[in-house]
Amino acid sequence: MDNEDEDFYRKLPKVELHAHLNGSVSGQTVEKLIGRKPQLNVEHSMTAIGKGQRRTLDECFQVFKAIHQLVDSEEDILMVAKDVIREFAADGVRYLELRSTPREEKNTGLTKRRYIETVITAIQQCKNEGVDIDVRLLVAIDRRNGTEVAMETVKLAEEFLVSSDGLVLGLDMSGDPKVGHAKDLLPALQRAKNSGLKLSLHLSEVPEQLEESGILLNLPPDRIGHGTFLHPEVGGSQSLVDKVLKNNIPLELCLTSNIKGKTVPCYSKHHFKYWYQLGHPIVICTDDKGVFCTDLSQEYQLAASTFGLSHQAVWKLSEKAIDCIFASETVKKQLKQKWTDVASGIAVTH
Ligand SMILES: CC(C)=CCNc1ncnc2c1ncn2[C@@H]1O[C@H](COP(=O)(O)O)[C@@H](O)[C@H]1O
Repeated sequence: MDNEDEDFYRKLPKVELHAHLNGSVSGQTVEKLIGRKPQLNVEHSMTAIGKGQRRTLDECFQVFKAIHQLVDSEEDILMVAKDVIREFAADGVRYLELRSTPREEKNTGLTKRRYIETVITAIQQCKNEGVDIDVRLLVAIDRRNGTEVAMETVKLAEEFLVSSDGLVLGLDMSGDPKVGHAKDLLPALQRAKNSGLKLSLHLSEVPEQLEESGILLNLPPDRIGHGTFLHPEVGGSQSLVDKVLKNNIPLELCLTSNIKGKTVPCYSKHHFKYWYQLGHPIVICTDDKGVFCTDLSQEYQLAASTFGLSHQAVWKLSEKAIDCIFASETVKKQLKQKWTDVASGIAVTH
């Protein structure tokens, strides 16, 4: 990327809708965490997948185990969440929906409720410090943990939906796609939907999920994470695609994550192309910017260089992402105004 190009992508106002908190921890923050817990013997190579490296999904999920060991107290979560928010802001992200799985840690006394409260405190502190970014939270269900935990998580999320002054907006379903079946989580997801929580579901991240995706799309979710294997060209089906189109469900697309996790063979084969050509709502996201050593500016630039998008087309893409956020119409309006204000300062006509 030349300097001028880099400047454009950095200044481009961006919306990030698919960022797992503990996957977004940067190298610098990991350094601080390792300093706090040297006895764990965690090394940098265990928390990130560097340039040119690729791992299987199983290996990728091992990385989260190492990070979770490092982040196990309120103090850690507060630091991690504030660092992640500041880094996204420095990358030009103006609206961020973070997602995170509430964890209980017996040895530090951390509870799931305190976990969520601490992330909310981090969001509020960043706001009070004037960090230029609007941050919201999606409470995540790890599919590994089954029916009961999912229901418990939904109940907790419902409480925060009411009490967090609009900061908690919805629910994410994520975790190793090869573990568990989303059928078991349906009652919890249905309940979440009925109580007004927005749903972003990881769907068809691996090829073997045709049946599961069909069931989940009947809910329907408000957004789809990845959706890598939905379309017929990669073993999905037209009926899955039709469900997505009929309900106009936006897709959160994470290019580098899919390449490094080996679910997509190379950037040019990324399903971005399929959905972009259909004119369907898609949002470029990072997934786990720390683990995959990327940022949102870089992801936009990669999509543009791979698929031949002009600056004007990139601008349109980032602006259209505003329509996919879970916050209110008023917030959307404010963001659109922000985009208009920034447009006059950078070389783009639209
Ligand atoms: C391994 C790989 C290729 C990752 C990219 N795709 C992903 N697919 C499903 N769940 C994920 C992914 N990345 C992160 N997560 C979820 O986010 C968690 C980490 O963030 P947190 O603790 O919820 O704050 C992981 O334990 C996992 O449950």
